[in-house]
Parts: sequence; C-alpha cells; structure tokens
Amino acid sequence: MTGLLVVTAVPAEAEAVRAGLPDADMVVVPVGVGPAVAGAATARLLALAEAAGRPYQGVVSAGVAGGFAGAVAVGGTVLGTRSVAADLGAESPAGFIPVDELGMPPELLGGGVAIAADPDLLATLQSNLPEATVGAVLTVSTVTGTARSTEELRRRHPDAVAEAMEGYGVGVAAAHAGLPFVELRTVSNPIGPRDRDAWRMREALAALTTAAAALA
Ligand SMILES: O=C(O)c1cccc(C(=O)CC[C@H]2O[C@@H](n3cnc4c(=O)[nH]cnc43)[C@H](O)[C@@H]2O)c1
Repeated sequence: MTGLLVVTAVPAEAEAVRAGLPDADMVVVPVGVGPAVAGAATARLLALAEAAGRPYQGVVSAGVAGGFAGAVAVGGTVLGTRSVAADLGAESPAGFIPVDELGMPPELLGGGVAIAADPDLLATLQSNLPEATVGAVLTVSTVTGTARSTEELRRRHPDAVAEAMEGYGVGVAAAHAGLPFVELRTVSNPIGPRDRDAWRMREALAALTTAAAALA
C-alpha cells in the first residue's frame, strides 16, 4: 500500500513495524502515548506533508494493546473496525454517560465518539491477515486495571476486542485530513486486574513485526 503514514506510541513499536517492512516505502513515526499527544502529533505530520505537496494517502495507528479475554489471546493480532473514545464522557450516580449523550452539538464532537475504519483499507488488511481478530478497539487514557472496570467496558462495548491509548486521537487527525484510517494492534497483555508480570511485550512486538508485513 503506498502513501500510508503509520504511527505508533513508542519507538520500540515503530522499530517493530519497520522490521516487518524492510523494502517498503512507508513512513513510520512514534508519536507518543495517549490520544491527545498522538492525535496532535499525527495532525501535524499530515498537515506538513500536505503543505509540502506530498500528502499521505491513509493513516494507520499501530502498536501493542490489551486484549479482552475470550476475544483475542496475548500475542494475537487485532484489526479495528472502529476506534472508540471509551472514557470520553461524564460520570453520574447512574453510571458513565458517553459524551455523545450529553446533549452537545454534534459538530463539537469531531468524528463522534468513534472513528470507523476505512472499509477498503480494513478489507485489504483482513485479506492479508486472515488470522487477525476483527472488532472495536477502545481508546482509554488510563490502562484498565480492575475486574470491575473491565466488566463495565465489556458491558458498554460488547463488540470490543482490545484496548489501547492512541487510536481514537489518531483517527480524529485522519478524519480531519479526510484520509482513510485503520488501527492495527498486537496483544501484549490481557485486560483485567493489573498484573505487570502478565505483560508479554517481546511477544507482542514480534507479532507486530509479522503483522506489519500486511501493510506492504
Ligand atoms: O503499567 C505499567 O507499568 C506500564 C509500563 C510500561 C508501559 C505501560 C503501558 O501502559 C504502555 C501502554 C502503551 O501500550 C498500549 N497498551 C498496551 N496494553 C494496553 C492496555 O491494556 N490498555 C491500554 N493500553 C495498552 C497503549 O496504546 C500505550 O501506548 C504500562
């Protein structure tokens, strides 16, 4: 695929992606952790490329993620059907209220509380990665670390297969630039009660290198 901008959170993820694309003419940039910094940095990269007369043709948010048990195993690969701002909203005694249910004008919500994957980009990656689990990827600003919040996320987003921290922000940047977007993740840890010993970062980075070949 030509003209894609691939953004990751951290340099180790960018290196893993590049290792799977030895000959590809693809730009891979670590843009930082969390939706705000990743979104802002991606928007700047897209604007600079456009101003230079060499606009990108699409944007991929790539990296490691937590996986929901039963949906995807550690070491597995995920393709996002949409990237959901899962913690953007308001708490209330009756529970969490998503931002799009707070009565704000829709134009203030950018692309809404979820950015859908581009159907063509997703279909191409799905055919290159038939073993990938396909579903919604949640974007959170805080890594989920209790059974209670895990169950709450599952209840609110039954189609979710994974969570990470950048997809929605990167997706908003792509949407503002009018570009196709997709999120590609490999699973480093199960989502649930915090257990740092259960993280398998090396395995997830190796899987990311394998999955990145699908972008070539
Ligand atoms: O909790 C820690 O001690 C810790 C130490 C190093 C890194 C982290 C991260 O949270 C890295 C987050 C990074 O990776 C993605 N990611 C991976 N697993 C998850 C998850 O279960 N929930 C949310 N994000 C996850 C995320 O996109 C960040 O870029 C933690």
